[in-house]
Amino acid sequence: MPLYPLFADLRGREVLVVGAGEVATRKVEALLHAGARVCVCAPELGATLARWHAAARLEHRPQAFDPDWLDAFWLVVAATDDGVFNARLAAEAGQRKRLANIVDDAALSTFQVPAIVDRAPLLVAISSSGAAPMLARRLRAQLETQLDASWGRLANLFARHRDAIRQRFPELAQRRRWYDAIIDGPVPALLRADQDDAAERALLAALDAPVTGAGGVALIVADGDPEQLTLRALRVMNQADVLFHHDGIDPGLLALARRDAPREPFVKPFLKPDGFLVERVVTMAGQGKRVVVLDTADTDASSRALSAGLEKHGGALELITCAGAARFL
Ligand SMILES: C[C@@]1(CC(=O)O)c2cc3[nH]c(cc4nc(cc5[nH]c(cc(n2)[C@H]1CCC(=O)O)[C@@](C)(CC(=O)O)[C@@H]5CCC(=O)O)C(CC(=O)O)=C4CCC(=O)O)c(CCC(=O)O)c3CC(=O)O
Ligand SMILES: NC(=O)C1=CN([C@@H]2O[C@H](COP(=O)(O)OP(=O)(O)OC[C@H]3O[C@@H](n4cnc5c(N)ncnc54)[C@H](O)[C@@H]3O)[C@@H](O)[C@H]2O)C=CC1
Repeated sequence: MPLYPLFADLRGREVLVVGAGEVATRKVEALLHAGARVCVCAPELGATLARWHAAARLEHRPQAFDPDWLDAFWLVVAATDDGVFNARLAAEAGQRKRLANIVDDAALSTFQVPAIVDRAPLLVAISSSGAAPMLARRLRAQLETQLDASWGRLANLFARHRDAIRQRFPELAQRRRWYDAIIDGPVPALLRADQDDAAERALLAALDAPVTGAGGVALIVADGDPEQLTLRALRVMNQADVLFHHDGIDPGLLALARRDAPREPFVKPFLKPDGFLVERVVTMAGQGKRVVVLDTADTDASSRALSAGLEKHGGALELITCAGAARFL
């Protein structure tokens, strides 16, 4: 079941939860945490929900659910233990084009709730599309241990200086490279060590430093198996401004590259020294772009052609080298 992931801003927005048991309580807790105005419809509230109600954190409607209510809500959660009722609620919500989460039926749900790692403002949401919620939960627990609180502080640091960063690097490609350098540099480690002031100073110093880093070309030799990619190749693929790839490259491998990088397929023999595409690759690199060429195994001719093309530009281009499955010019 393919789902479209989205992050909804529910602050001050009305959400109806029908049912007041254990599962409803979990959903209400997350909704309140997101600032939603929650209304719970159920004959009686469980202990936790009753406490929140007493603290005026939610509205309680003990009367029977009325479909006409739906017009006043952005989202609805059917969290009763009555499957027939939940299915009816799904139908009523659908008629009114309200998104509905049906806790006992993924197929009837027009939205599902993911497992969340909350490092606000950074959020990781994990979904198994209803196939195995426990797996989403397990993966969440794993990520909880890997992503410490400094990730959220790094996101806040970037947010605080975002305007200055934009002004300093008006070009998106430049900006992306600068962010990459910061993420790979000392700033995250300083944050992890709770040296937030030093981290901020390091970021500001990097903002003042002269602009470096011309474009570059990376030639990655991949034999079709995404498992063979080196970490270096993966990183470079995710820094690409543009991606030239042999027609025969495994689509699974291409999917690992930066999503926004335009893809340009080619067929052999493409990389002749004076060939049109070599010219394009080299020219783009000369314009400051990071160009990644993904080729299948036999690429001696390709690397010679690219080297020759790059030489013509007086060696002004950054060359990256890497062992293993990735070979960079
Ligand atoms: C479709 C979905 C609808 C929805 O959005 O609610 C749904 C449906 C169902 N869950 C069921 C069971 C359990 N779900 C959990 C836990 C979570 N379930 C969540 C989401 C979702 N659950 C949505 C799909 C999300 C996805 O696939 O990724 C999480 C991620 C988020 C959240 O709810 O906040 C949260 C983990 C939060 C965390 O810990 O991080 C546990 C464990 C526990 O409760 O401790 C169990 C008991 C174990 C078991 O029975 O498997 C059953 C069978 C009920 C039965 O048999 O009676 C159904 C119905 C069905 O599958 O038919
Ligand atoms: N999506 C998820 O993450 C999970 C879903 N489930 C499913 O969620 C459902 C609910 O589970 P629990 O909260 O543990 O059940 P529960 O028995 O604790 O709570 C059920 C609640 O629904 C209310 N209710 C029943 N009929 C109602 C109606 N017509 N109108 C208003 N309220 C009504 C009851 O008063 C009670 O508050 C179960 O069907 C279970 O299979 C279970 C575990 C996880």
